[in-house]
Amino acid sequence: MRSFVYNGQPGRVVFGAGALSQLGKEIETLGARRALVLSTPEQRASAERVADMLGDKAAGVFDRAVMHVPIETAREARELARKLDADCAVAVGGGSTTGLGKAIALDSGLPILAIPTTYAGSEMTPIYGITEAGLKKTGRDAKVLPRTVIYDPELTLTLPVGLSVTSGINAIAHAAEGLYAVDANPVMDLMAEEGIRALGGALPGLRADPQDLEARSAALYGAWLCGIVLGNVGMALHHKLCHTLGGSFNLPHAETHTIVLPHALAYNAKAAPRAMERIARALEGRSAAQAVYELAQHNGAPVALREIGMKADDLDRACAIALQNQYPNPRPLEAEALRQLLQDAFEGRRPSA
Ligand SMILES: NC(=O)C1=CN([C@@H]2O[C@H](COP(=O)(O)OP(=O)(O)OC[C@H]3O[C@@H](n4cnc5c(N)ncnc54)[C@H](O)[C@@H]3O)[C@@H](O)[C@H]2O)C=CC1
Ligand SMILES: O=C(O)/C=C\C(=O)CC(=O)O
Repeated sequence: MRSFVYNGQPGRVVFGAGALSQLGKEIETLGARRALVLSTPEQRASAERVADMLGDKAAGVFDRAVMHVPIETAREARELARKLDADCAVAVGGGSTTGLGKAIALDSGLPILAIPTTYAGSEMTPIYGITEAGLKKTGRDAKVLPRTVIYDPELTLTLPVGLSVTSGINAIAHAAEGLYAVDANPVMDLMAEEGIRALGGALPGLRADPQDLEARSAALYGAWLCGIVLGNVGMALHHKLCHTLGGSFNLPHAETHTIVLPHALAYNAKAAPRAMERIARALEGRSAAQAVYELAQHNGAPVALREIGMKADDLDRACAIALQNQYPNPRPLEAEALRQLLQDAFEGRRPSA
């Protein structure tokens, strides 16, 4: 048996179709009096529904969450929470909304009750990200880990199919890199493989029928497990590349993960054979890289960075940024091979086995 350190994260999870009905009880369990409800502008109706359910425990709604948490938005939301004397933030939405809740918690220590509606996994992590002057800074702080998470697959029925597939592969990326993380451990390995299996099985089903509650439940279950992995062990080359492409070239988060993952896995394949075996087994494919590529391609997701706005002229600069402040990775970062990886991802080439 290998040696390892396992550091579990606290948190309460309520999972199941219709679980949102437990909100009142969960707010009481949290001991909150006045909750500020957060959402994106697009999910204002969901936030209002949640505020109605909270009744006199709703302090107000802030509906301006956007991707990557601009510091100005974080300041506005923090100020509103103070003004309304909120003692809790309820985040209903994807990673952007949970991220805004984390920015409030980082400043004030307010507990977060998260109600995730995508598969990004932020609700399971103590990782926060805030963007200031065009630079996204991330960090870890136990204060920002949501205290309670309500996973209700019914809330994901409206998630557009395209985003469902790419968000699901974003979750798979957390688990895949968790399997070869520098601080990997056997408990996370089990969750990672099971999370990948659940998502790999669910995505074709929910693409065929976005209202299929069984498939939606399986996808959210997989996302939960993959989020736990992200929150517990360190990420590697794939996440570094996606942070570079999202942060410096403004590429969309879930789509970027979807396109880059097969190429990052191909890059690391020889250096992490046992992780690759587990990913391939979970996806019932011959190789991890090809199985992820096919999962994306067969389910209508983009496979080329040029399809989502990347410019060929920026590939050299992306490569140079990705080589700075490297994350630990099973295979050392070699400039020429990394540049080739980016070219392959740019063109959407099928990775080698
Ligand atoms: N700190 C962490 O641990 C993590 C942070 N993130 C961050 O989260 C952000 C990306 O989050 P995502 O969830 O990918 O996207 P998102 O939260 O930006 O959502 C994308 C769009 O989909 C809409 N949407 C979400 N759920 C919906 C639903 N059920 N029905 C209809 N529309 C829905 C949103 O309102 C938004 O317009 C990035 O900024 C990323 O860095 C992502 C993963 C982990
Ligand atoms: O950038 C952040 O906000 C923190 C982590 C992630 O986005 C994880 C990811 O790259 O999916």
